[in-house]
Amino acid sequence: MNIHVEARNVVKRFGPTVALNGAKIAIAEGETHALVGRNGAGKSTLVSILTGLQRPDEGEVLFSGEAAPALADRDAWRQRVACVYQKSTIIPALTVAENLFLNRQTERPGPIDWRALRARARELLDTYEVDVDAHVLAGDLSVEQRQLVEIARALSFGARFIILDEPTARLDGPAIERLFARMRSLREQGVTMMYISHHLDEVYEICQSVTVFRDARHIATRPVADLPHDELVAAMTGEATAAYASRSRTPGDRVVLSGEGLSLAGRYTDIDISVKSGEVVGLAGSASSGKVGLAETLVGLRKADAGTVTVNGTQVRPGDVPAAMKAGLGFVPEDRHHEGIIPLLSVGENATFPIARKLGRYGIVSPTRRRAKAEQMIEILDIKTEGADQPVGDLSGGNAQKVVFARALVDDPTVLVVINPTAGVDVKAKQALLGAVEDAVDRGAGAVVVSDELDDLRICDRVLVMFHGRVVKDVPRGWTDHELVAVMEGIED
Ligand SMILES: Nc1ncnc2c1ncn2[C@@H]1O[C@H](COP(=O)(O)OP(=O)(O)OP(=O)(O)O)[C@@H](O)[C@H]1O
Repeated sequence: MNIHVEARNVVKRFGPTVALNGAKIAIAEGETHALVGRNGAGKSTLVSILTGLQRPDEGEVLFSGEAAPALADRDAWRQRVACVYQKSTIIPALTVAENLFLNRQTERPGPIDWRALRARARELLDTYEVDVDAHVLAGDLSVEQRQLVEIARALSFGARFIILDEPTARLDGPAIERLFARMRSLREQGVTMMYISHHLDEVYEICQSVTVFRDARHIATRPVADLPHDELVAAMTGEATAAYASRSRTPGDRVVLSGEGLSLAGRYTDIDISVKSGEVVGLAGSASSGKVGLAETLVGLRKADAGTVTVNGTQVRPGDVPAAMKAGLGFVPEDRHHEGIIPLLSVGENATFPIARKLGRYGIVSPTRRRAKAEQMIEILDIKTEGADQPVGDLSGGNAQKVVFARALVDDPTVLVVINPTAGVDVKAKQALLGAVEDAVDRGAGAVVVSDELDDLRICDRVLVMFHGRVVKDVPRGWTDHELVAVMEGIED
């Protein structure tokens, strides 16, 4: 068995944090190898080292037995390895063709020949069977199309090793299946892949081997067939972890959130929704169902063309997030990079943002009280950080998501709207976050959970399934995966 990619005894420190502590990985040629571990275990740090973006403090990286290129030699790195990140590296304001040939627009020095560039882009997309128009702006692509363009771009540099870092976090079920079909075909062509995901079922479906990191160290590497699910979770967490048991409850009578007659062109039509105190309502459906657009309207991130939203008895001005928050709303947006956290501000500042007004008299925030509240949230949600003063930008992806969650919960909201709340979050942390939603609901809040994950929807008292912008079914608790997926895909009458 030839080892295609290897990292040996890697140490990487960030100030007082040891992100990798003698970690290692060895990936055989042509295999799809999973890297799993809890949030903050060091996975992304290893990716940055394997792609030549960061230099390890100690240890070495080898490609097919040869030492990795110098950090400055970007072209040499690009020929060896490429990474499809959860967050796009594609530039939205450029066309697909421009993105594909960024920094290599011409083969010879001189002005750019745009026609030739577009022709080369079309050829490249055809070669890798990517059904995307080279002329369109990359910003107009779906997440799925964007990933395909990134994979094509990676292969076009000659890389035979691709890292996929949580690629399914923002894809719906059918898109995930299409990605897997493509990964299988790349594997048949001999491409080696490293696959990072918090969805362990995907690891079993698409990977042949798995490496587990815990607390910056290598814990195990095994063929997936030899490592049962519970042992894998135990290797990640260091202990046996039972599946999450959702709680039963009886919703109250008071409606805390309602949307009436809501329509938004191209998104959803004529929606009525009402959530009671002590109730969790799920919103499910494929990417084109309109569920995220509807939730964004409920929290004020979008304005509906028609209809009203009432939060805790107050009819909220459309598209006014602060007004909705003032009325008692807490929310977790779909994209934490856009509407969520401010990376340069500290964990404490981000987490306590909604109560900044309330914490101090006359609008002045008392740092002591803010810190106390932040520390409480760090504790409850088990956020892995050096402390409340650390910038959120330094946290691992899953821990940053927990900060967004903290911000949603910190002001004891009467209404909680969470969109894909557990995206990028590890198995155990997922349980903590779902538990935090149930705690808020037990205290009398009403919640809306919008998710592509059936596990998130299991805490719901009922799930509204949307299809092409309409609610097609109100499914009470007790559904099976198969039943819910059938309604979501519109194959149930
Ligand atoms: N630039 C940085 N500055 C300070 N600390 C950092 C930096 N980058 C990473 N870290 C720390 O290194 C540790 C490992 O983070 P890393 O992002 O590699 O984890 P991960 O396994 O990818 O987690 P996740 O599953 O949440 O994405 C974390 O404690 C993180 O806070």
